Amino acid sequence: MKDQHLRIATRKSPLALWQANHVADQLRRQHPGLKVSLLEMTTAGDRFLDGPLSAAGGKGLFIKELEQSLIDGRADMAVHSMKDVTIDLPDGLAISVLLRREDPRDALVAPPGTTLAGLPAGARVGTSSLRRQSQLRGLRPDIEVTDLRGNVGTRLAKLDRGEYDAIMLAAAGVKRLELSDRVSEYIAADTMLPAVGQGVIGVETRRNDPVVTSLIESLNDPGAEICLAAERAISRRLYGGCMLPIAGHAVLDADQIHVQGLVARVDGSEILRASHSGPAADAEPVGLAVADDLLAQGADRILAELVDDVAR
Ligand SMILES: NCc1[nH]cc(CCC(=O)O)c1CC(=O)O
Repeated sequence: MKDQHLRIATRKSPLALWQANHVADQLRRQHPGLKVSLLEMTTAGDRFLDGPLSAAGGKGLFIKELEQSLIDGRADMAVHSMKDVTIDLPDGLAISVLLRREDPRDALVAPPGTTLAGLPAGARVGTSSLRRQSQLRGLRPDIEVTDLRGNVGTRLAKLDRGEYDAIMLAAAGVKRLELSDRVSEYIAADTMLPAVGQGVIGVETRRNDPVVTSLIESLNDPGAEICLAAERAISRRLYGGCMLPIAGHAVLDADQIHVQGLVARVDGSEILRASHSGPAADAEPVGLAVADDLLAQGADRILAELVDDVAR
């Protein structure tokens, strides 16, 4: 381990830095003497922080530059929120490690005592995620759901300035940044189905780099790996990332996996749901069954309309 140096590519947002440092700390603990440093980068997603993210176009907005640094050899691994990771990766790269999942739920961030059910009609709720927007509108057609971009700190500042009555954030990010005291309600996953990969940190590496792979493989969580195989199978079949109103969530119960999926119209007027269970060893086929069920209900029509809207 002597004189070995691992470089971790990361975005500069406080949440991204927390995640990269979390991986770095675990690596240093497991490999005393190993030198680990961060390569902090700006991605296209960080540069388009105004305006709706869906208009910035393209998938992988938050990861492409990090991946390029792996391809160029400027970094040895890139740490991502799996929610932001595309299904197809550049040739030669792989997600080689998934960390144990943090809370996968969405959280309502608002003054204490505020609940989704208790918000008054007309309340303004901010979120830029089409997945959250569509489900919110389905649950509460009488509230006003509006766009909200920026990193977690920026979004909280907009709430505090009174631009919104409540905002929605991933519980995982809020907890990692020790902001749980801002959460007024954790929304059950059955009520607001989380994004594929939400709450899971993934480490991307070069496939032909056995030294790096062997240094990090002990961080892998087999449970997260099984759940993400099922969830990402849904995205793969529906061609959707976290930019589309698609949700997918898997939970393990002993040797069984339960997988739920959802595709919705952004206005909440139509919400398709599917759920299937099976042996954990069949995680991927169970996820595909969920996607096929959604397609049979018309998911492709909803998603095609949306892609037309964005292109227009
Ligand atoms: N799209 C941004 C993003 N990507 C991952 C997380 C949260 C952390 C996670 O899901 O692991 C967030 C912020 C949010 O949705 O509030």
